[in-house]
Amino acid sequence: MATLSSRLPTVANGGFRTNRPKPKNLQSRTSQNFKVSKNRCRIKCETASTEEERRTSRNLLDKASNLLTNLLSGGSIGSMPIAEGAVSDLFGKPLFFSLYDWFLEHGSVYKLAFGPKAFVVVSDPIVARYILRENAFCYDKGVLADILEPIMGKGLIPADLETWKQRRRVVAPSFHASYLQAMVKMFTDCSERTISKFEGFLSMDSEGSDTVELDLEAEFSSLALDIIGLGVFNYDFGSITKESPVIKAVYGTLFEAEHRSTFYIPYWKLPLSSWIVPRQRKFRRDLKVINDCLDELIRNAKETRQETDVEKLQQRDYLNLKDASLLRFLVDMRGADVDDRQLRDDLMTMLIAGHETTAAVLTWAAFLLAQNPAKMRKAQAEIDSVLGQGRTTFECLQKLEYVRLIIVEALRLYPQPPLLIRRSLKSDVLPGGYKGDKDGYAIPAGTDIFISVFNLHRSPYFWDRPEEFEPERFLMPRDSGGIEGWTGFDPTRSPGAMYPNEIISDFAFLPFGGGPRKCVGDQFALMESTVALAMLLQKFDIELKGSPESVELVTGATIHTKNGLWCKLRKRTNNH
Ligand code: HEM
Repeated sequence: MATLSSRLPTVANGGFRTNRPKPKNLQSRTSQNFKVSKNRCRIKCETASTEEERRTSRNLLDKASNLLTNLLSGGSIGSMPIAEGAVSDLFGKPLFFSLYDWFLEHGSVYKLAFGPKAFVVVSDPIVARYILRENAFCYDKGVLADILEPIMGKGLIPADLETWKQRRRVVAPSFHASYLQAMVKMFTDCSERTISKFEGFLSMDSEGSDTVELDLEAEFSSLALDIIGLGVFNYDFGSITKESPVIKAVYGTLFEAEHRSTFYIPYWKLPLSSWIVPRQRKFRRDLKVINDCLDELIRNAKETRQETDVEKLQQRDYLNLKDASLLRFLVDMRGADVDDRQLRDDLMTMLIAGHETTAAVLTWAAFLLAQNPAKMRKAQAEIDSVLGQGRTTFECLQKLEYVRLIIVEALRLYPQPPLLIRRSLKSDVLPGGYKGDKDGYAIPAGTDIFISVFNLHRSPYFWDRPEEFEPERFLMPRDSGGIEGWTGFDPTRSPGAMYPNEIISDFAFLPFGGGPRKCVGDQFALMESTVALAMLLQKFDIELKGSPESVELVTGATIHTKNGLWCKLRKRTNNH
């Protein structure tokens, strides 16, 4: 029998499979699952070999937890497989690793018994598409909204559907082409500031090269904070070079958001906790510092408001505006009518959503490149030919195709966030998905769902060599049956085609989510990361300080390192 790999046409160089097996192929596909990819065998075997161990070590806590879960969720959800033994397996490694093992073991839709709660874990593109796009308004952000509401209020991410519908209509038009053009100039200025800082620390090593050793993750975090501050409310944190009470408060708040997202008991909702518990008190103080700062910025923006309509606003000469921020646009568009509280929530949401995600994608791109020097040189050759020693511009981003695809491939391997969280507002029936369970799975109202983007992006059923770093998988001749609809980067003609996205991959690749609640800052983020990476590689080679294995992963809202990404940057001498 032909293996799945040989039956499906794939794009050149081990890329994304464009023709998926249809549900009617279920029988043959299921029987082939085990040999779908030799690469996967290692993981599959690991799962199989630990299976016995896991069974015997399953402890009372797990049994009690599973019993409780099943009771509370009204017995098993139809015929949905259940990942048992969850509680003990979850200790000691990031959640999404366990979810991946269970995906291989139980299939692409399964129920996770997790303490007194049950979660449905989805790793299937059809089911993901259904939840995110086709029936999007039957789901809200569930646990995520519980965690983020005290920080972001009714900002776009945690917002209930009614608020979201109004605010998305207002916020989305602010990411227009002239704004993005001005942002590229700002990304370049901020990246230059970072590069100059690195150059200031250079010293000669024993091989006679100019090098500097630093934690790139921390540096990317500062860079992303400066960029998001300027882009969203024209406030220069200057965190690359200094510390301030506002920066400390922002980091404190981000840290708390992160902590809450790894905690499944909403401790912050306990009565009086924000007055008694020290970390809660600190959080309240930090939030006040940021809110005061935002209120001041909003007040200033309102005082200098110019009344204009949206189209006129979008045609302004953003490149020469002193303040081209989203806040400026939002206030000018709505002026005095805009509710301060809502505006503050929106700004806070974008500050948090746009900071850590971008810092994380740059961190993992650097990590992957440091282990693949040939790919780093390929990117540098592109940068040298496009930029020479010059600065990045909006126009040249189009030509930095390989650098962009490095970012995209880093987002495939390390999606930020690795899980999308939803809760069903009504009872629903999830479609059968590619696995082809004809009737699908009925779920009751209030079901919590994790869409595992990590599993989708590393699925052996949809990617060749899913674990390998291959930006080339997206680089296919446009006329040779590559990804349908992928026309390369042309922001004026087709803004959505800046990167291979969820539409082109039919929800197997979700770097920025999908459906109505897709990331509103996707273009901003991709351009920002491309500029920052291009400018770093223009000047430096990246080497890891230790072995790749010594870089431990941890997750909160995003995937990051446990102790920083310590690298040696070597000044390039061959970049003519
Ligand atoms: C590499 C960087 C980024 C990644 C990977 C990323 C990823 C995502 C994803 C996956 C979602 C969907 C969440 C869900 O469906 O639950 C999302 C939503 C969102 N993102 Fe991003 N994001 C990035 C950068 C940004 C930036 C720079 C901004 C703002 C300037 C931003 C603002 C938002 C907002 C406001 C939402 C909520 C949209 C809504 O519900 O309508 N993101 N992001």
